[in-house]
Amino acid sequence: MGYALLAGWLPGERMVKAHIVEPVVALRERAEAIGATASVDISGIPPGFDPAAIVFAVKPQHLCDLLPAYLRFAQDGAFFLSVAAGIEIAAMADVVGTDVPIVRCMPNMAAAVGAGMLVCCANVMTSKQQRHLAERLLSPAGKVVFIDDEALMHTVTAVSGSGPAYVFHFLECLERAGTAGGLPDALARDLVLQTIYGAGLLARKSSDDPAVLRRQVTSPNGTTAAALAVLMGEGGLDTLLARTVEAARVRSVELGAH
Ligand SMILES: NC(=O)C1=CN([C@@H]2O[C@H](COP(=O)(O)OP(=O)(O)OC[C@H]3O[C@@H](n4cnc5c(N)ncnc54)[C@H](O)[C@@H]3O)[C@@H](O)[C@H]2O)C=CC1
Ligand SMILES: O=C(O)[C@@H]1CCC=N1
Repeated sequence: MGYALLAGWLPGERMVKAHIVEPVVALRERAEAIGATASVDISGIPPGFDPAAIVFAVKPQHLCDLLPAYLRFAQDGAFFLSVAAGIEIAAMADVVGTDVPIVRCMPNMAAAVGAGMLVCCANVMTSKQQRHLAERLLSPAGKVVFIDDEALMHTVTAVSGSGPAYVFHFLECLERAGTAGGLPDALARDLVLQTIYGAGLLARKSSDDPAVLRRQVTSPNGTTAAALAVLMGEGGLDTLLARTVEAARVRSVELGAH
């Protein structure tokens, strides 16, 4: 996720000066190849480097152990921006103090192609300028929104954070169903990718509710009606997705509790 964000900052006119701390050599080289400087740990940050933001894109389990080492940058005016699932602003503030400006963001994997959904919460210490900078840093990765109620971040994570994986799985299943129906593999892949891309784009651009669009596809007594009788039947996708999102939400709460 860190690389997806970085890739949006470095090329072209938006270019910012970024230093990456990353223990894995191949990943440092990947960051350097697009114009960042990189080091294996915090001691490699160039002297005099004066960041406006410190972005944390480590596993949630590692985040709080890592924060204190970066506190000196916050004392010099930087704000912290975390994309770690589940970890609340209060948990970060417990480690570094309540006077540190912190933005918590939940991006998703589509950030890698600039089409992510990035939902942010900021604490009261975050200035208007820092919120704007967070928005500027995140917007190359997709659509950025700020919400006030941090408690919603668990459900946000379960819907848009993990959501791309649900869509990828839907894609896998539809492709498998297509090949089971006799389509060659490559054709099944093409059909499914273009259908999901096209339907997503149409739903995004249309002012109609998705239910209206669904009804427009569904001819009376036609093929879609036969299909939806299964998909929307008892124990169908609605029930399954409610359980799916709830499982992710509960796990997000658990991640935050450690
Ligand atoms: N993958 C996804 O779709 C999403 C991930 N996230 C969040 O993004 C964060 C990162 O997730 P991924 O990118 O999937 O994991 P990842 O494992 O690919 O990335 C974590 C990176 O942190 C590096 N790292 C480990 N210790 C470090 C240290 N002490 N200092 C600096 N870097 C260190 C690792 O080498 C690794 O490259 C997680 O907190 C996750 O909850 C949030 C939304 C979506
Ligand atoms: O699976 C995870 O925990 C992270 C957060 C949302 C997407 N990936």
